[in-house]
This record gives sequence, C-alpha cells and structure tokens, in this order.
Amino acid sequence: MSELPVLISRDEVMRFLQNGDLIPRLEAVLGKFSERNNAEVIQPLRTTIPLQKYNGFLGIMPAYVAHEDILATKMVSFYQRDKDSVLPAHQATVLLFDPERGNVTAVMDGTVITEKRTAAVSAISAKLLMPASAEVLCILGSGPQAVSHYEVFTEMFSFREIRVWSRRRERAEQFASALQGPVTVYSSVKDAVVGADVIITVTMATEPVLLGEWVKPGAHVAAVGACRPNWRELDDALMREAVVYVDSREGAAAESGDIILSGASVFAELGEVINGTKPAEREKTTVFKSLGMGIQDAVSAKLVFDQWKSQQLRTNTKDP
Ligand SMILES: NC(=O)C1=CN([C@@H]2O[C@H](COP(=O)(O)OP(=O)(O)OC[C@H]3O[C@@H](n4cnc5c(N)ncnc54)[C@H](O)[C@@H]3O)[C@@H](O)[C@H]2O)C=CC1
Ligand SMILES: O=C(O)C1=NCCCC1
Repeated sequence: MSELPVLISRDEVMRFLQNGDLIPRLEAVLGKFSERNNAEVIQPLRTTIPLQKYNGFLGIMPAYVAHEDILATKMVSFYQRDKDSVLPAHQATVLLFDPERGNVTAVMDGTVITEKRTAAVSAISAKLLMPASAEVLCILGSGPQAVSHYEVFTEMFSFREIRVWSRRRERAEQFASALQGPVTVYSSVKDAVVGADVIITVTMATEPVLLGEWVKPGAHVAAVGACRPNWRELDDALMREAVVYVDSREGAAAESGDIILSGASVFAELGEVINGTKPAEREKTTVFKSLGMGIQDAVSAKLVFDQWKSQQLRTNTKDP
C-alpha cells in the first residue's frame, strides 16, 4: 500500500516558491516544450468544462516533464464574478505523482502556484522582448495576478515609473497602497498606457480594453487575461501590428480570442526564443499572449515539494 500524499498549504507554497529558483526552471521547461519531443514533454491541451449556470469554468491541466521526471495535474476553477463579489476568481489545486509507482505524493495549493508562475513567465517574456531602455511599466487590472506581476517585475527590473488602472478606481487605489513602492493610479486606460514601455494586461475583460493606437511603438505587452476563444483584452489593430509571441501555439490556437478573432499570426513561442531558433524582436512592438501551461505548474509543484522535503529533513535532524 502506498503512503498517503502530503498536504502542502497556501502559506507553505508562498514560502517555498521563490522567483529566483522558479524562473530558470520555467525557462528550461519552455525551451524543452518548444523542441516538440514527445519523449521529453507531454502536455495535452487543457480540458475546460464550462459551468454556464455559474459563469465559471473548470480547467484540468496534466503534464509530464521527462528531464525532471515530474508528473502532475492542476485543476483550476475560474469565474466571472459580480463586481461586488468577495469570492476569488481563481482557485486551484495541484496533484504531484510519483511517475514510477503512479501514486500521488503531494496535494498542494495551486492558487499561489498559478499566480506566481504566470507572473514569472510574463517576466521572462519581458526579459526577452521589452525595449532595452524600458522605464515605464503599466498594469491594467488589480487582482491577484496584478499583485504577483508587480512583485516579480519589480524584483527583476528597475522602472522609473509604475502605473496602474483598474475598472474601479478604488480597487486600483487599494492595490497601490498595499504595495511596497510608489505606484500612480490612473482613471483612464488610455492615460495609463500612453508612453508606457511595458504593459501587463491582467483583467477579466471579454472585450478589448487595450487599443493599439495608444501603445508606444516598440513597447512590450504581456497579455495574460482573455483565456477563452471568444474573450478579448487587445484590439485587432494591436494584434495585427505587433509581433506576437505565445507560450504554446496549440494553446493559443484553441483558447486565445485575441489571436483567433483578430486573425493575427503567431511569430514564435517563448521557448523558441529561449532555444535561439526564433529571434527576439525587441525593437518592434511585441505582444506575449499567455494562456498558461500544465508544465509550468508541474515544475513549480516539484520545486515546492523538494523545498518542503528539505525543510522536513532539517526539522527532523534537529529533533533529538
Ligand atoms: N495566462 C495565464 O496563465 C493565466 C491567466 N489568468 C487570467 O488573468 C486575469 C487576471 O487574473 P486575476 O487577477 O486572478 O483575476 P481577478 O478577477 O481577481 O482580477 C481581474 C481584474 O480585472 C478587472 N476586470 C474584470 N472585468 C473587467 C472588464 N470587463 N474590463 C476590465 N477589467 C475588468 C477586475 O476589476 C480586476 O481588477 C484573468 O483573466 C485570468 O483568467 C489567470 C491565471 C493564469
Ligand atoms: O493557466 C492557468 O492556470 C489558467 N489559465 C487561464 C485562466 C485560468 C487559469
């Protein structure tokens, strides 16, 4: 009989998942994924169950990563909540398996994993694609993804000015006052975006909020929301003018309304840029369309589990 899985809480995931450890692992797995070698990485398209009655979805995201021998599945629910709802929009759990024996070794909070790995991948896109002298960062949205993006972007880069816009100004103000550094709150998307070198869209919008006519030529956009085939965050002008990068071509073709409905063509996956098989067109306007991948959750979960095991070992060796 196999051992029971360990349970790893939200607070533990928060403590064990550090960007400095996470980012190189994400870069490595994105590169492996783009090699399209089924013996190395297996990641079927996300299965999504719509819950029409509740304006929600359940996504199931299995993945196997051979070079680290990681087998994992994330289950993530996401909802379009009413403006006044206090319920979270996203909640997730990750199951980590022993790939040899087939048993579940850990059940862990996947909500923090989703927040941190998504932001870390956007930061990788910015590292590769933003203009060399980026000074102004603009964040559209003020939910948990806005927070995790702020954290990793300020940890990795140094911006002269950081701006935020949110549908409700008071939410943007709450976001700004909860953070460590200075953030300027804007009431209009256009004013927030004009002149920005890097723009992060982390909204639940289903219609475009960011228009190409406002975007500075050469800017980098990390487009994180609009993860359904009929949802939009960016308009046709931006999608058609920019050089478009994605995390997964298959994911983008199946799930990104911004790509499907604009008819924009995908230039490259981030993994192809990491592998050096496609160029980083830094001097052009670039869009990184993020949909999220099971392999990102898998490497994050393994990192958390390894850190958890090390901590257990330290605690046990201290005990007499
Ligand atoms: N690409 C990826 O890997 C992932 C993408 N996401 C997506 O990122 C986005 C942000 O996630 P969270 O911060 O967790 O969501 P959230 O729902 O907590 O926050 C979303 C923000 O968008 C705003 N918003 C909602 N409806 C809007 C509308 N119609 N127009 C403009 N703004 C609107 C809200 O006021 C809030 O500021 C969501 O679209 C989510 O599905 C989330 C996880 C992973
Ligand atoms: O990758 C994920 O996790 C998600 N992507 C799209 C929206 C829900 C969560």
